[in-house]
Amino acid sequence: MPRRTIGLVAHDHKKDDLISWAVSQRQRLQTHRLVATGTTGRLLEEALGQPVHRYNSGPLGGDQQIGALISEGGLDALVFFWDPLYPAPHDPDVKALLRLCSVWNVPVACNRASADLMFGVQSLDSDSYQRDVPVY
Ligand SMILES: O=C(CO)COP(=O)(O)O
Repeated sequence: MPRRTIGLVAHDHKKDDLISWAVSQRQRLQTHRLVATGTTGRLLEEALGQPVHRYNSGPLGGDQQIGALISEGGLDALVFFWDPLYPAPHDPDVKALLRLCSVWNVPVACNRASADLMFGVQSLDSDSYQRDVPVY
């Protein structure tokens, strides 16, 4: 199995979602090198028992550090559960990171359904494809 570098990032209200998704995919993630923003990385490391390279916390420049990694060709995929309901103080950095994913054709999953598709847990071609619809 090739070892890829996977970025994992979540905003505060989305951290539980990301951690529970990552734990459900522990075996898949185990074969890859994981990088994350500060708080997300600490929580992931605790939950997965796997080393996670931690950049700064998002508001302190972590998104930009992951963006720099992308521009150097060092990131294979990003799972970024950003928060559509609460604005972040560092919104420009969030937008810049998502922009660089588009510029450099890095696959980015912004929720559990897209992360499942990215990692082959689900396929749109499969009769069994389903996604949860959240209730707000
Ligand atoms: O704010 C973030 C991404 O924009 C995430 O940062 P933390 O993982 O440090 O909470």
